[in-house]
Amino acid sequence: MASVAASPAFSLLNSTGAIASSSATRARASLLPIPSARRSPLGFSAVLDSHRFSLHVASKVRSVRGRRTRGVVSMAKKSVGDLSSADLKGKKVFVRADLNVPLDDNQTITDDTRIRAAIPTIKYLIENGAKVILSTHLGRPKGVTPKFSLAPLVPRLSELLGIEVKKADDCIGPEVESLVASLPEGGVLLLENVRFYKEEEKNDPEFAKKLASLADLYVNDAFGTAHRAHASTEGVTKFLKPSVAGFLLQKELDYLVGAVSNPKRPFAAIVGGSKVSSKIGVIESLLEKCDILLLGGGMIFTFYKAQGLSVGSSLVEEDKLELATSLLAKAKAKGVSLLLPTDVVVADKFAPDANSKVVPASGIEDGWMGLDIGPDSVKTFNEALDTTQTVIWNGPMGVFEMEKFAAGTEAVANKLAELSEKGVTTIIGGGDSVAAVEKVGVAGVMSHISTGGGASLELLEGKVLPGVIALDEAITVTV
Ligand SMILES: Nc1ncnc2c1ncn2[C@@H]1O[C@H](COP(=O)(O)OP(=O)(O)O)[C@@H](O)[C@H]1O
Ligand SMILES: O=C(OP(=O)(O)O)[C@H](O)COP(=O)(O)O
Repeated sequence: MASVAASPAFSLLNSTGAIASSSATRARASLLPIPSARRSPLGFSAVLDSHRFSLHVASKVRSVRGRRTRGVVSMAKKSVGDLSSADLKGKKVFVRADLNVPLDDNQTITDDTRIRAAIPTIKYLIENGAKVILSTHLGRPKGVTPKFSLAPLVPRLSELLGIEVKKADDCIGPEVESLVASLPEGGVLLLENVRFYKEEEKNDPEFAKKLASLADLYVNDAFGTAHRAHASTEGVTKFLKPSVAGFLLQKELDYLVGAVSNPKRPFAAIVGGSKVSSKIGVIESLLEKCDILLLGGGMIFTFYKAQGLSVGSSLVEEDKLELATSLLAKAKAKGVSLLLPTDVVVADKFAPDANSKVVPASGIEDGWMGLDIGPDSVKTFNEALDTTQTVIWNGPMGVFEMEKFAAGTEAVANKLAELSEKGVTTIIGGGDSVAAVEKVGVAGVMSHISTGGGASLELLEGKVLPGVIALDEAITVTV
């Protein structure tokens, strides 16, 4: 089997479309790999997903090969790992990261995960002699707001990179231009909060052009903001070539698109959270891919009610009862084993000091509300999870913020940690599930923990992320 790269920058996929897994190749590996092979009208098997377009792939491949091609074809996004020292040395590189970290009242960073996650891309660039112009947003400021200044990030960035990071007081304009002009090879300049300009969120082309004018090429590593079509995530790509993905963005896509679309089976999805309405897209999308679907959280009461059970004063979305019934039917039709909790922890009020007890799913009395899954459900879920090779989890099993109702969520976190240590691929899909695994202290053992809540949800729903789609493509043909 020969591999033909259609552009100098190429991605490595095996014949099933899965990413090659050695560490050396992973650094250069495909961003948008993986899903099931489909037969294209042009007579070859194209690896496609929602980020790709079959005919577009086909025509490019045909023009490259100059003849009809058989085999696996994939189009992926170009990666920063595809850029060599020759491409980077002395070049000004605009890096959009998501350094939107939580700060306390003293402007101290309370969780530096997103800063640490951005380091590999920045290090790669500085080690290859690039001049890094680093950009991010922080919070949702309306205009220039001192409490959203990026100044508190500078010491931590400098410490993690082992160099003194400079900071500009603006993100465009003459002062920034002169700081960029004096930036040495291997230096890093942090621009001020890009959302201090309303033009950022409006994706204003003139603003994007000004940002782009600072640099020679663009790297997007801001996974957490990749679902936003903003000037620094999308608009800027129209003015800077190449525009490539950073290592974090690549890893997020490897897991949330790659491993989910072409999982080691059996593949289980665990979906929880408050409302079924906010998870419809995820459930529908995962039903197409998974073998086992475990449901928990506040959404289960809509399913219970749809099946004729009493739910007391539990959270129910009356207008989603039919939807719940249709999702159950869809799972059955697809042969997906959908498990609803068989028992729940109920409380007499929504409060940490509520009276609580465990009841069967069919035993919720008036005046009581379900706030967690019960011990029998945990046992059944654990038995189902023991059969799996890949697990993705999005959304807590109960109101885990209150100790009395945290057991179900913590049990799932512990089970996934145990499975991960046995070699099962475990993916934590952003949002509150990340907070839960961190609370339990098992974050370090999971295969992947997403750094983006909204972005991971959109990816799991099968949506295209504007910050990803805008990046340059690399094509690989395996014949
Ligand atoms: N049974 C329940 N009743 C009410 N709220 C619940 C219940 N189970 C979980 N929740 C709440 O759901 C919230 C998380 O929901 P959601 O935002 O949809 O999930 P995620 O942030 O993981 O995407 C948590 O704050 C949790 O307290
Ligand atoms: O924190 C973020 O998203 P998340 O809360 O969905 O993980 C990102 O930095 C995006 O921020 P935004 O939702 O203000 O665009």
